[in-house]
Amino acid sequence: MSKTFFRPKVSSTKVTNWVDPSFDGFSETTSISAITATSLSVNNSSLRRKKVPSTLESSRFPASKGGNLSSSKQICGLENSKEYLSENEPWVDKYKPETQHELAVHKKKIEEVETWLKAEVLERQPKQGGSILLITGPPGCGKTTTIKILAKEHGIQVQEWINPVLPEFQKDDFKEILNPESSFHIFPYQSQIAVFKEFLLRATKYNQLQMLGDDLRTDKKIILVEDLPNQFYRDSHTLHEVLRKYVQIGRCPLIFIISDSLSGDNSQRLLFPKEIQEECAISNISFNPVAPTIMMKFLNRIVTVEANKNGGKIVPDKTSLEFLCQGCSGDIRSAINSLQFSSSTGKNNLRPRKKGMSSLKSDVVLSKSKRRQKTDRIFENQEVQAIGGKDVSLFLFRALGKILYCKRTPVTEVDSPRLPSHLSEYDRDTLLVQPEEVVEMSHMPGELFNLYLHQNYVDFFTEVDDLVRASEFLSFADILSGDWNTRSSLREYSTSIATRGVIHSNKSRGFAHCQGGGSSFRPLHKPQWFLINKKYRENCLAAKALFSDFCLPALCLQTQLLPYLTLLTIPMRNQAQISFIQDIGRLPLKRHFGRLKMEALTDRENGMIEVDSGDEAQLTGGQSAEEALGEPIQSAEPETWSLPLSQNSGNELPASQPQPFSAQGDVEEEDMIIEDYESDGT
Ligand SMILES: Nc1ncnc2c1ncn2[C@@H]1O[C@H](COP(=O)(O)OP(=O)(O)OP(=O)(O)O)[C@@H](O)[C@H]1O
Repeated sequence: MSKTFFRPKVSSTKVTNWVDPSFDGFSETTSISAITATSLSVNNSSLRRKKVPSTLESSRFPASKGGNLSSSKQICGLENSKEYLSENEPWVDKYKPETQHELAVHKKKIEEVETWLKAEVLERQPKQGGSILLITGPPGCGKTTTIKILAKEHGIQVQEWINPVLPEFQKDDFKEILNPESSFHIFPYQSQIAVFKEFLLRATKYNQLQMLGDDLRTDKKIILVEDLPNQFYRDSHTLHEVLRKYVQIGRCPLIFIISDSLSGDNSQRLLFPKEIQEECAISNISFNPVAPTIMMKFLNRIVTVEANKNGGKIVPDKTSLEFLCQGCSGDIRSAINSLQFSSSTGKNNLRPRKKGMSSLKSDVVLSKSKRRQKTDRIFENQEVQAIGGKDVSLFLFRALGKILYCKRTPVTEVDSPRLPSHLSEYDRDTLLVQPEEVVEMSHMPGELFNLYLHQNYVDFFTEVDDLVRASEFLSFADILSGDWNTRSSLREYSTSIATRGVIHSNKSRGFAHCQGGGSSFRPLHKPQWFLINKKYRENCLAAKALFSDFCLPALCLQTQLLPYLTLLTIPMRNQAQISFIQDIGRLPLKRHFGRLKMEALTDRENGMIEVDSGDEAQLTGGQSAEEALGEPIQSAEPETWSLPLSQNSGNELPASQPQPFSAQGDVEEEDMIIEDYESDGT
């Protein structure tokens, strides 16, 4: 691709071409140079993309005052540039779908979106408020394309928000603003959020400008927001306010498209938490990555067309395409780009190479017998795509499933000899996955992954002896990551021991042939460790603050002194002490005490650590130095302490944490009475 291709596409001449020229005679000479970047935010980006040729044309051949010669040159240049473009046009644009049948998206998803559009746009009641749809899914799975195509098919206008590039504030601007003689007293800058709000207001009130190729016979329209102002990521409450207001005053449906991220920043949860979704009745449609079979179909189509066109030019073979489909994580945009790139280099270099191997060697490996190829596929995760291979990522839900269901493939004597008979109890079929890679692909710290494993492994065992062995492995893993001195170097071993330990202990899943019966779906849950650890830390601080007179470390207070005081029914000084001692100073034998409602882990969630809760510090060994040494911390006055979590109503827990069943209720039922008495001031 030449440099011209990447030239900035926003030019004044180009802007004039977006709009249907009302005065044809003036169109060549008139240039709207005053159109600001802000006004670019209200337009149709697909049209903008379509107009790339005109950008190039106009930048190469500036409009002259209409001589014949120059205009014929212009036409000639136009054709050249068209040819140039069709050759170099990105294939994602060249082969972009035009109808819903050409979409590489599952039919059900298309139907879901279509049903929503019908209900909220086409059959919309006049006084219906602003309805909101949130579309989520991995990048490049066709979310935007689906909306645009369906909108086109149903004659719905799409008014799209694009983050404006606001002009920079210059030093001299202050002088202008502060100058009393200046007629321009209004502060000329607006925050992105203000511009966004204004856009929403205008877009919902007025029809859009007619662009070239637009059919404005319809007054049905949607507002599409894919690119939210950055400020909302820092302050999501502002967005929530905007949403609340929009639901009341909006006159047309508003669609947000948010791409899933596997790197841990969960924008969807931050920007559209469940409470807001419920409050504003936001519908949510979640797209899946493009399935390899569907992807393969579309890539094949492109390859066939390109091969016919270029007759003889090297095109990737079937195996290379399969690798490409595997390596692009369901991102059709990335797959098509990789295909184009590999074809343009003239080499068939889509094939993967093994980590640490030359691609030559990997080709040799791949060309071996069919059986060998099958085994290679088993370890597909170890391979790296030569071109365009994305980081293969797994959602936590799937990563845990891979460990807990631990699929295997039968091993024959030829592949690997069986263990001798005295070791036969350790004999297993070959695993389909490498546990360490699964953890790596989940983009989670090993310790956090271990926590999720610990929470969920029990349901996958059928023999209690196996369970005992698995829990021993988890304990070993815990010890390895427990000591801050050696943690960093032993972290990876800890994950290996936990994952492989759980897998190996489970004899009922040790062979490919005996996995069928136990592989029915089991829900997965989030670890309760965070809640329990949080409660423990709060209890430590509260104990130290409430019973500072005893000058004992928190552990000693909670495990020795307070249970002792409870038994003695010693009179306490104040209500806080009484409540605290009631809560932690005894182990009630009530049936449901302390059982926590478990929160299900959904298939699109990342393992999140509550940043402000200090869980991260705790997870990484986070006892403070004072706590570790058993020094009492006099960090707060008893009065300023709120009661520990177990004594609060469960409502104050973050939504992502399990909620305790009414522990308080149990406390109230308890027949123990601790007397209160007036302090004599000591
Ligand atoms: N059959 C197809 N189905 C869907 N998209 C296709 C197809 N063929 C080519 N494409 C191209 O793939 C790209 C898909 O990108 P799209 O913007 O729709 O994805 P997205 O899910 O919205 O991702 P992102 O959130 O990263 O923008 C588009 O450029 C589209 O033209």
